[in-house]
Amino acid sequence: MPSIPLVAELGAKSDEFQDLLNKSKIPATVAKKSRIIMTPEELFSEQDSRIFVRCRPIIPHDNEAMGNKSIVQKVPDHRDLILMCPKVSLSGDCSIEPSVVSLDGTFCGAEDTTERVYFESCSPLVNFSVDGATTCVLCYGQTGSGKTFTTSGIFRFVTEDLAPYFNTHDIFLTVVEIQASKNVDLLTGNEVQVFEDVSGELKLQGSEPFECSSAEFLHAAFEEAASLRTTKATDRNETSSRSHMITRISIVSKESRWAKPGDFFIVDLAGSENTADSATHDKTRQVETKFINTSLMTLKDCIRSRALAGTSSQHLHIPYRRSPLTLLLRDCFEIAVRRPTKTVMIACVSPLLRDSRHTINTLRYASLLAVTPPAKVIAADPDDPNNFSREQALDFLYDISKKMLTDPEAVLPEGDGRTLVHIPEGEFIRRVMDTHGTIGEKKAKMIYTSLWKRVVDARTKGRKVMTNAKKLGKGPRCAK
Ligand SMILES: Nc1ncnc2c1ncn2[C@@H]1O[C@H](COP(=O)(O)OP(=O)(O)OP(=O)(O)O)[C@@H](O)[C@H]1O
Repeated sequence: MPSIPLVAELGAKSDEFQDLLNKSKIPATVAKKSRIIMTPEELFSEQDSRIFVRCRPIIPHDNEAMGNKSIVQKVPDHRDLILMCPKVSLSGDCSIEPSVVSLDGTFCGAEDTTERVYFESCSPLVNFSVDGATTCVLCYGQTGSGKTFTTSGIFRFVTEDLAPYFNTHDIFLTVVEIQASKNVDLLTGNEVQVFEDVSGELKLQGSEPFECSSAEFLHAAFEEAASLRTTKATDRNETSSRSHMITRISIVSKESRWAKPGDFFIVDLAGSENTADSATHDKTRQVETKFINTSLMTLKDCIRSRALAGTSSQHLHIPYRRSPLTLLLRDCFEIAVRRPTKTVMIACVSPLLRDSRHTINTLRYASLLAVTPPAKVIAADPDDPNNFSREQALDFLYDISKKMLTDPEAVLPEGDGRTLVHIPEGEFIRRVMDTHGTIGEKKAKMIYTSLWKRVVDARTKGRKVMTNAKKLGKGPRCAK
């Protein structure tokens, strides 16, 4: 990644640089280095993560001449970005040096609409999620660079593509805002705690997934939630989002109701601001900025460790438990996951010369994802009660009760192993005692303990399998 002049130099020579930039052309030798765009089908055939850049057009709020050229350019129908980088020589001469930044796709200006961004970067993710994968679109970038504009547009196209599935699938929406002080479910207003339960399942306590009966309903619910998000004016954006917004669409097949749902995450990250941007903010705002930058740093650490873990034989810790943001997205960072994962990072950047530093930092951050190898899918453990079919779960109950539970369906009236594991202890004991007169509280508790022993054993075994997969640095390729 090229280095660029200091902020003071950029400011002092801004007119000279802009003049040079407006006159500059992409040299044929540089243009030749940019590779042809990939088709949506090619995107995820060999890699699970893809990285794109979207450079917004100049907008009136920028107070810039609308005809000014952008520092981010591309060769039409080519994927790599051409960065028109400002340079100052030791003798003080200014120049614009074009360089190629390797990416999976570049979108520039008003001509590259959100529809195009969606189609060329993340449209295949919808079908992956319908088939049970975890997919994620993350928008990262400087405040005012177009993250909210892009995520809300993408959400609209995802909803349209999901429309045919409302007959065959139950579709749920969860929208969580992660703020400095708390996490809030934007659909219910409840405070949300994010944690992993003893079985290793991710929990969003306080959050209520919202069942949506149609694409229109899904879109309206998202719009309503997004309108409640915390925004404040910053120097760079009148309505800057001062929180991360994680939208999860869970897609559950109606035919196999108890199969694990597919999840489509759309993440609008809070805008990164540097110290200069927030210098005029009050103390609360500075705390907020610190929180945002720290959580973005954790996200960066997770992305970096994930990339390194995939290419080295060393065991690397991926610190996703350090922040609710990364904990919620943990499947995207695990080197070995239980179901296929696909991630798209859209780095949003500004076209302005004065934002060159931010733009380079955003590109550096985003390019960490570019080396990510495919995650390895760990086959579901057949001994883990979480993975039992309904029949297996009923037989299991009968066995662990030493054949005392003659009517296991009374304890598990519907659902499979996963449902069984998630019956709270008090409820489990009540169901056993109410339906089996011969079983007292002590015995009912023993049955519950036996059930959980199997869950904990499976979890310990699962951890060992994951650690070995990471150590080996090889394993089965992602199926989808
Ligand atoms: N591709 C685009 N085309 C036209 N206008 C855009 C585009 N991208 C962003 N904008 C405009 O730029 C402004 C800032 O965009 P947006 O609020 O999406 O930025 P952001 O990155 O989410 O900022 P923050 O991090 O501060 O929330 C908005 O007025 C938005 O309409």
